[in-house]
Amino acid sequence: MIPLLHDFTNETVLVVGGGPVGARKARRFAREAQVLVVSPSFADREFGDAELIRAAPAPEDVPGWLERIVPALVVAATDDAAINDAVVDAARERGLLVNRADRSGEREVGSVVVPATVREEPVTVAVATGGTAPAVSKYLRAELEETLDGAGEMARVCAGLREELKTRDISADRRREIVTDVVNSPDLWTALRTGTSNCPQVIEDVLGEELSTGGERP
Ligand SMILES: C[C@@]1(CC(=O)O)c2cc3[nH]c(cc4nc(cc5[nH]c(cc(n2)[C@H]1CCC(=O)O)[C@@](C)(CC(=O)O)[C@@H]5CCC(=O)O)C(CC(=O)O)=C4CCC(=O)O)c(CCC(=O)O)c3CC(=O)O
Ligand SMILES: NC(=O)C1=CN([C@@H]2O[C@H](COP(=O)(O)OP(=O)(O)OC[C@H]3O[C@@H](n4cnc5c(N)ncnc54)[C@H](O)[C@@H]3O)[C@@H](O)[C@H]2O)C=CC1
Repeated sequence: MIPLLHDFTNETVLVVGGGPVGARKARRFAREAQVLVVSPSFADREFGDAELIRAAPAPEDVPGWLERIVPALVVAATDDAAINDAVVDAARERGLLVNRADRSGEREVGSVVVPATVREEPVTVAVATGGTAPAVSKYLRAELEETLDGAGEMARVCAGLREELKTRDISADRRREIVTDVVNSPDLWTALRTGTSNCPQVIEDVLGEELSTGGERP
């Protein structure tokens, strides 16, 4: 399986099944997509901004739901394997992405797995075990939360620095060297993590140094 990041802005995600798993998937996708959850009952959980539709489609009704809603992705999260089968088949037929929550191990060809995710905007790390051991994904996600501390700020530093350097008379090679040095500086990571420095300040410092040394490397 190949990990990809998919932008769901202005897209619809249909979640079939309103249990704790359906709620988790709804929350996840509602960060970005318009989410509809179809289920005869809903768990007492947070569903994000998702729209909840009370209905219990039979397997033969599922194609009609996909026809009307035209989602980019469908999540099969019911506790009824026959419904989940119907969701997978109908989505396949229409060429839609489909995530099946009640299967692990051997995956169907073309399936989509939802990874465990750590976010330090704009940095995202996703962990998956090829659909085999979600508890391991969850464990690693918790471990990675610490590692990623400061990564969002570092990404803003590097992006800002790159933009600034592009406006100056500096070669692309030198630009790359400067950004690489910045991202490899343990002191800078510590400063960003502890809040003793911040993005604008670092950019100012690096540019000041660059101008005063005229680009000479120490
Ligand atoms: C294949 C996959 C399909 C999919 O849903 O995309 C799938 C399937 C199944 N999960 C099951 C169980 C659990 N799932 C979790 C948690 C998460 N599950 C997620 C993803 C995935 N789960 C996909 C594979 C991802 C990968 O490749 O690693 C995470 C990462 C993302 C998310 O869902 O948001 C999220 C962690 C979020 C976080 O970081 O916190 C926990 C832990 C807990 O709940 O505490 C348990 C209990 C422990 C255990 O059993 O492992 C069962 C058995 C059900 C049963 O036996 O009844 C099945 C079905 C089966 O195995 O048949
Ligand atoms: N992917 C994951 O992380 C996990 C997956 N699972 C699997 O996912 C399934 C769902 O998990 P839970 O949410 O805990 O189950 P649950 O049994 O609490 O919820 C299932 C939901 O599906 C709804 N439903 C039943 N028939 C329906 C129909 N015809 N149309 C629409 N909705 C219907 C029910 O009303 C209920 O809201 C489980 O059967 C289990 O196999 C379980 C734990 C974690």
